[in-house]
Amino acid sequence: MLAFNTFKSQIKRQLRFASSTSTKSTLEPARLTIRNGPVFNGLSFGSPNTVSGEAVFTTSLVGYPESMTDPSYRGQIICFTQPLIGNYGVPSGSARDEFTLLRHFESPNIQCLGIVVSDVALEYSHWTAVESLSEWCKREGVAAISGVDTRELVKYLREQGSSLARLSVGDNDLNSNEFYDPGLVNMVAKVTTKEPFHIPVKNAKHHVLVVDCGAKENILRCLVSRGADITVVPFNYPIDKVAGKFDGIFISNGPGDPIYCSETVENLKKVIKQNPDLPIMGICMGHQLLSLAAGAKTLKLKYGNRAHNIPTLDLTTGKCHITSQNHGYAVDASTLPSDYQEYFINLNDLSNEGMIHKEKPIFSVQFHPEAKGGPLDSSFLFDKYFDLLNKYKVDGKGKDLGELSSEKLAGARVW
Ligand SMILES: NC(=O)CC[C@H](N)C(=O)O
Repeated sequence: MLAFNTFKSQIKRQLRFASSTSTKSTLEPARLTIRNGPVFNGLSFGSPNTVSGEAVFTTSLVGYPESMTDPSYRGQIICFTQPLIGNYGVPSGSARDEFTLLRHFESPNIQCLGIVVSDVALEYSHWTAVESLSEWCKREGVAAISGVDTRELVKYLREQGSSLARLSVGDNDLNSNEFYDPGLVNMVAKVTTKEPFHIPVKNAKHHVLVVDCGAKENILRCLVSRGADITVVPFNYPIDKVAGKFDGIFISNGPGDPIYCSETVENLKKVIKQNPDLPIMGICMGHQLLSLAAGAKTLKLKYGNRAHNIPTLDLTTGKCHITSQNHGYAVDASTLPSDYQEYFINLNDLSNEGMIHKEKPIFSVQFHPEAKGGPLDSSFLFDKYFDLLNKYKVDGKGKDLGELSSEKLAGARVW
């Protein structure tokens, strides 16, 4: 009898859940228009404004709060292929950890322009949740459409390549032919920190200079939680003037086409020339910028790699790692100069996933070892970086950091 009652209440709960997750008919009609392509009709569950940007898709099953607050998605409309999105709600965007970093988000606000889902859960259940996905999107002015055949949309994007799109609500936008192309502007300039800041760590063994192209909070956490003080500077900060006073340089992820960050690339060239033993690591945009500084070229992928389960092969060990990814550009491995070697390759499309200097302590990866969300398989790369920091002897250590002295800087990022 007890078992039967439990079964009955489970069924009731599931039925309640199913009816709460299906899209309610009170929602306003919305439309996703692909430039020179199909139009998808659905219902709006976000803000009623019209947005335009690059339509991309991610096949990750979880992690929509992390993806949507990842600055690398700036200028993009994300289509989630996971059919039900929103069922675990949205956690607090202001909760901070012991390092003053955001506990749940990768930046304080939604960075993508809009989202596209098949079925939205208007009700949610999770112990960290403070609001629904719909409430969050409305509060942040982010457009959101549900009821879209996301398989059809992804089939189109895979065949035609990432496309410009417009997401509109009601019929305020029926005749517009305008599309915003984030590939034509310096997106990094929009998300980089405006001022340098310093995150201190108790008994820090190292002091790392982070070049912020739109760094995810968890990348910073991966550095400070391993015992490095970090000083974070804007993407175009003249790092060559101060690099010799730090134990290492780190180049973050970031949105858009790397070719717009020529200032960072030129600064990196000088840093590598002047400090040949300085450990340098880069992630995603950081990998692309370091590769450009090395003399390689980047290219735009047909539709990019956005997922949490992409197999990459470590060419130095022959081991495969499952990785978290979010990028539309890639390094053309055939253009890497002879003092570097390809480090990882993507086992789905064979694109480049990293490079490593043959002698100097420099390496970078296209995927995300900080993995938020995603699997932690490749977090050993941060440990590898710290091994390099341990071996490096800094001549300039303890020297005056000038305007980057910790007492002159904010102790946390001011967004
Ligand atoms: N996550 C990232 O750093 C992305 C890098 C770059 N904006 C790209 O799309 O390739």
